[in-house]
Amino acid sequence: MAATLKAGFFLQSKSGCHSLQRIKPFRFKPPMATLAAVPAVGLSDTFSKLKRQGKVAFIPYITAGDPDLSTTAQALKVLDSCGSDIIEIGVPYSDPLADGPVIQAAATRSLARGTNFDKIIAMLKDVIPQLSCPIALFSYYNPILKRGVQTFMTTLKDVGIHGLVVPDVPLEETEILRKEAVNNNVELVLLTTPTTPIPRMKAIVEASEGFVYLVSSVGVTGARTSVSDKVQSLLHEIKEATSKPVAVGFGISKPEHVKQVARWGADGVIVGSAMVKVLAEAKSPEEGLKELENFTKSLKVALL
Ligand SMILES: O=P(O)(O)OC[C@@H](O)[C@@H](O)c1c[nH]c2ccccc12
Repeated sequence: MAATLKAGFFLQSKSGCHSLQRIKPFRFKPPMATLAAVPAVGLSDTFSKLKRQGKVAFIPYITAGDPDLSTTAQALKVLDSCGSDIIEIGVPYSDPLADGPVIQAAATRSLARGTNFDKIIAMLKDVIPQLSCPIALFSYYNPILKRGVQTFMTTLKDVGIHGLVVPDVPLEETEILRKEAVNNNVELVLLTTPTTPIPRMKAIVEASEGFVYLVSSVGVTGARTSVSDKVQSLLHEIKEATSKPVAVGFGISKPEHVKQVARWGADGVIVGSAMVKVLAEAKSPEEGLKELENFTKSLKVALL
């Protein structure tokens, strides 16, 4: 079952967006590639841009293929048009050790429907040109190894994915991934947790690209009632060690949480399970997309 995310793993995502005033009512019209897209910039550039504007990045996570890949494609467009700064999209995996029940169940449903890496990539190839915010792919290491790190990274580059988060590779074993990521202009985001010793945290932030992912609490992904106070001091420690942007994730599921984490000085907030749940519990994909839109707007407003 879900094991605890240990110190030393890493993760990622990125952005570029619009203000709420510019959010238009969502219509279920599949846009053509021509309709969108100021091409997205990378993760770190997105954070730099937001910093200049005094803004905190909003980074939603969804699992690819739940309820199906065409809804995922629509969801990416909804999230983008509602002002997401970076979108983290998860490759479903059969043994998601760092995930709690909501994301585990989403991955299981997605795999049962036949989602695989090639289909996700084909979907992203079509959708990414229509988005204005950057995409960070989330994948456990096994699917990457299966394809070969080099091939995997080249594929990411070819479809325009800007970042990568791999939660189950300890820092010491990231060398090949990092090398191939750099070769392909993909920013590899590393994670630090509340149990990461300070010297190790320093090594992680040094190696992390795009931003540093601060895991807010020990355990697995999933909504929690509150965000641990400890995040404030962890943010402080990380900020003493680096000038790289820091985004906080794990357990953030409400506008109050988002506001709190921003007040503590985070450069970004990541919301996963709560997003996945909205899509999973809706009566139909259309309703799920509508609710996703409303939920995203409510979180985004909390950051203004
Ligand atoms: O689901 P939460 O608690 O909101 O946490 C973010 C998260 O979903 C996303 O970043 C993520 C999904 N699976 C993970 C596994 C490890 C680290 C991070 C993740």
